[in-house]
Order: sequence, then structure tokens, then C-alpha cells
Amino acid sequence: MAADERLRRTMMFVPGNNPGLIKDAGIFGVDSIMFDLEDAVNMNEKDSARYLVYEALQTFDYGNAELVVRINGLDTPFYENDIKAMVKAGIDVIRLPKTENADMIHELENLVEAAEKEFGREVGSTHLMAAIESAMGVVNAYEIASASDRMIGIALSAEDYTTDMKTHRYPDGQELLYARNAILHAARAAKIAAFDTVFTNLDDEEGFIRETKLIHQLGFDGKSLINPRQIAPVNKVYAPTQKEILNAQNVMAAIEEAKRKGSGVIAMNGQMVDRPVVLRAERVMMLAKANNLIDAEGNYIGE
Ligand SMILES: CC(C)(COP(=O)(O)OP(=O)(O)OC[C@H]1O[C@@H](n2cnc3c(N)ncnc32)[C@H](O)[C@@H]1OP(=O)(O)O)[C@@H](O)C(=O)NCCC(=O)NCCSC(=O)C[C@@](O)(CC(=O)O)C(=O)O
Ligand SMILES: [Mg+2]
Repeated sequence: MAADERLRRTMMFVPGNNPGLIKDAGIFGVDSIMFDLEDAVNMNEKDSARYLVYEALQTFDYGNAELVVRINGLDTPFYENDIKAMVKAGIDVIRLPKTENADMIHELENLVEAAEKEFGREVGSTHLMAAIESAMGVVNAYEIASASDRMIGIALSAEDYTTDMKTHRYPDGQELLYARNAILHAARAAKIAAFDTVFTNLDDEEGFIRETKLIHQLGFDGKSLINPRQIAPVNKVYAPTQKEILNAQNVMAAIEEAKRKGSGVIAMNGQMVDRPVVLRAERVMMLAKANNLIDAEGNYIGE
């Protein structure tokens, strides 16, 4: 599947030092599994975690999940070995933490390319994403997002970001309003995905759903998660309604009709149907399929 055609509603952190979690990470139906070599791993376990994730990537079948690794930052002694091992293992995406500017992406890209050549991987096959965790990162979000053709997304990392901003996380999320919007606009302008931050209170399901509805409304592609319990609520928020699916199907039929008539635009119930409407309808149909809401003939089979 092309990198930009994927659904990335759920990207779940899996600590790279925990063999049990690593082994079972594929059973939850998450869109992207994100093995963590950075902050979930103690300093004295950095080498063993890297080895563990490398072995897991050779051994386990994670099905259709996109495989992402969060490497250690460019200010640590670990990142070069992380990049080499993960490229050698054939990881789909490398996520750079604490990204502040485009030069950091260029440095990452050079090392990834060298590793692809060293280990016989196709040059360009390893995709990149950046976590934005500081005021500087937010200010430079567009230059980061557009720094490389390998970039598939940028993510807000609100735990470190709020610390940098001399605040903390509040239930209403007001402290993240600017960062969320800045990151979203940078991602959309660069035509890559935008990911919202983790929600760390596992017992506050209501708060988690409220936050997920907000980021869905804003336009984020999905969210970084820390626990499998968070997957189903996100998928539910992102699932289209029966009415939205029916409308999308009508749009697709109308545009086919327009094409037959040699036009790229048509009216449907007095409403103009053109390319942006068709793109939205295509995404609705992709989400409907991912949530098993329609059968092979396109009939609605949701609740
Ligand atoms: C929180 C907790 C200990 C709770 O565990 P508990 O066991 O109490 O949870 P339960 O619900 O009971 O688990 C039910 C079943 O699922 C299994 N299970 C649980 N979690 C699983 C998982 N992640 N992967 C696979 N499997 C899992 C579990 O083993 C059990 O399996 P079983 O026993 O067989 O039933 C656990 O989830 C966990 O460790 N999470 C990851 C934490 C982490 O990675 N933090 C770093 C990333 S954030 C960061 O760095 C900030 C950031 O940088 C972010 C940014 O950049 O975006 C920023 O600045 O904002
Ligand atoms: Mg962080």
C-alpha cells in the first residue's frame, strides 16, 4: 500500500524493552504499531531494547499494521545505531522525537539513506515522521513537515510540549489550541498526515473520547496512543455514520455519471459535486470499509 493511502487513526506506542507487549502488539488491530526506543526505555536498556525490537521485526507477523519506531533523539549517543538497526530490519517509518527544525530531518534522512545503501534496502523506502515537542518545533512546523519527500506525518507530543511551555495538560485542552492548529496546518500544507498527542489517563474514558472528537473535528488523521483500550474508541469516533456513507456512495455514483458525460462536476440534489467533495467521499468509503460498515456490494451492515 502506498504510504499516503493508509488510514492512520491509531498509532500505539509499544515500549521497546517489554518483550510481552512487543510480541502481542499485532493482535489489537491498531493501524500503526510504534515501537519505542526513546522515553519508555531506561538509559541502561537502550542497546537491549534496540536488539529486542530488531529481533521482533525479523520474527513476528504484524499483519497489515504499519510498523513505526521512535528512535532516540539526535542529541543522544543512541540514534545512529537505532537508525542502522531499524533500516536493516526494514521498518516502515522512523519517528524522530523532539524535532525542532528542518536540519534535523535532513540529518536523519542522510543517515537513513546511508543505511539503506549499506543494508541493500531500496533507497527512499524508509519513511520518516517527526514529533513536535517544543515551542521551537511548533514555530518551525511547516519547514519540518516539508523537509523531505520521505515525510509521512508530524505529531504533536503534548507531554514534553506543555513542559516546554511552562504549563501542563488541562482537561479542556486550551493550552494545546495553538499547537494543534499550527501542526495541522503545517501538515496539510505539506500534504502529509497530522497526529494528535497521547492521552495518559487511562481511567478517564469520557475525557479521552471528548479529546478524540475534538481532534477528529479539527481534521487530524489520528492519534498517538499508549494502550490497546484506546483503539476502539478512536475507531468509533472516526467511523462514518450511515447517512455519511449513503451520501458518499451517491457522490461516487454522481461523479461517475459526470465522467460519462465528459465533465468533472455535476449537481446532486441541487448540491455541486466536484473534486474536493469526491475526495471526502473516498475517505468516508475507506473508513466505512475499515470499520466493516459495508459489505462487498456496498450495503450498510453497521449497527
Ligand atoms: C500505561 C501502561 C503501563 C498500562 O498498562 P496496563 O497493563 O496497566 O494496561 P492494561 O489496560 O491492563 O493492559 C491490557 C492488556 O494490554 C497490554 N498492553 C497495555 N499497553 C500496551 C501497549 N502499549 N502495547 C501493547 N500491549 C499493551 C497489557 O499487557 C495487557 O495485556 P494482557 O495482560 O495480556 O491482558 C501500558 O499501557 C504501557 O506501558 N503503555 C505504553 C507507555 C509508553 O509507551 N509511554 C511512552 C510514550 S508517551 C511519551 O513518551 C510522551 C510523548 O513523548 C508522546 C509523544 O511523543 O507522542 C510526549 O511528549 O507527549
Ligand atoms: Mg515526549
